[in-house]
Amino acid sequence: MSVRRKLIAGNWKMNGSRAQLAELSAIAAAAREAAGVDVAICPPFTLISLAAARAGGLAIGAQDCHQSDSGAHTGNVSAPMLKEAGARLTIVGHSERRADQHESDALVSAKAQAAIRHGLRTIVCVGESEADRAAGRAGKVVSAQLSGSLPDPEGDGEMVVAYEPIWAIGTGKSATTADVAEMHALIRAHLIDNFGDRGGRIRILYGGSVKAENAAELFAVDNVDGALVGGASLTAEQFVPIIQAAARC
Ligand SMILES: O=C(CO)COP(=O)(O)O
Repeated sequence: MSVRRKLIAGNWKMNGSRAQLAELSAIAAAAREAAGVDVAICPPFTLISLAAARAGGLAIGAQDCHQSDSGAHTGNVSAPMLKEAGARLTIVGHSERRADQHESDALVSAKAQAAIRHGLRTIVCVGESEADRAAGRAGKVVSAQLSGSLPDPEGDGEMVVAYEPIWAIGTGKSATTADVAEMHALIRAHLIDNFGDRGGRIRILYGGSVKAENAAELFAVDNVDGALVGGASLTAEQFVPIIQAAARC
């Protein structure tokens, strides 16, 4: 039994609507039953306060935050704004933002630092592309992302790392347990080297085509402390069995 509680976080990406918030009550009920598991849902910004109002103990989070608290940054949302809306966590550095918004490691680190400073649980994402893996440089790429993207974890908010191989996201092609074990061990070693004992307590999530069918085998892998779930977090029917699999670990 790991010293680290499992964390199951749903990333709705640019999906969801007011109507879809109806899914939250069954997800929250499953979260209350899963005593040893932390459960969160990260809907789009527009739904955060509505989701928080009906979360029933479920943690609601964002998918990004700006590195500044306020200012002339049209279209952006800051960590204090997220908190005021009812968010308790945020994702930063998702590969879709690194690609679509050209986010660098340094920017991701600054965003993570801002979120942690404001007491948000902060999930920092890393992961290699298919070409990186084919060329045998997956470990190198992820190590460089960790070195560049992780902030000083001191602060009121908890830092969490999510390993999401880009080729496994939304493809139905999850990484093998052997690949996950190897990469999570590498990430753990990096965390201990950089943050000492504290690095042993930082949770490492796996993300990329996690579903009811593969959740239990992924959660049994050393240093897999939960999951960041995309498509399968959109409905209670698909998300609840993942929460239940984590509770059985
Ligand atoms: O990107 C992801 C979560 O952040 C994973 O998405 P899928 O679970 O849809 O593959």
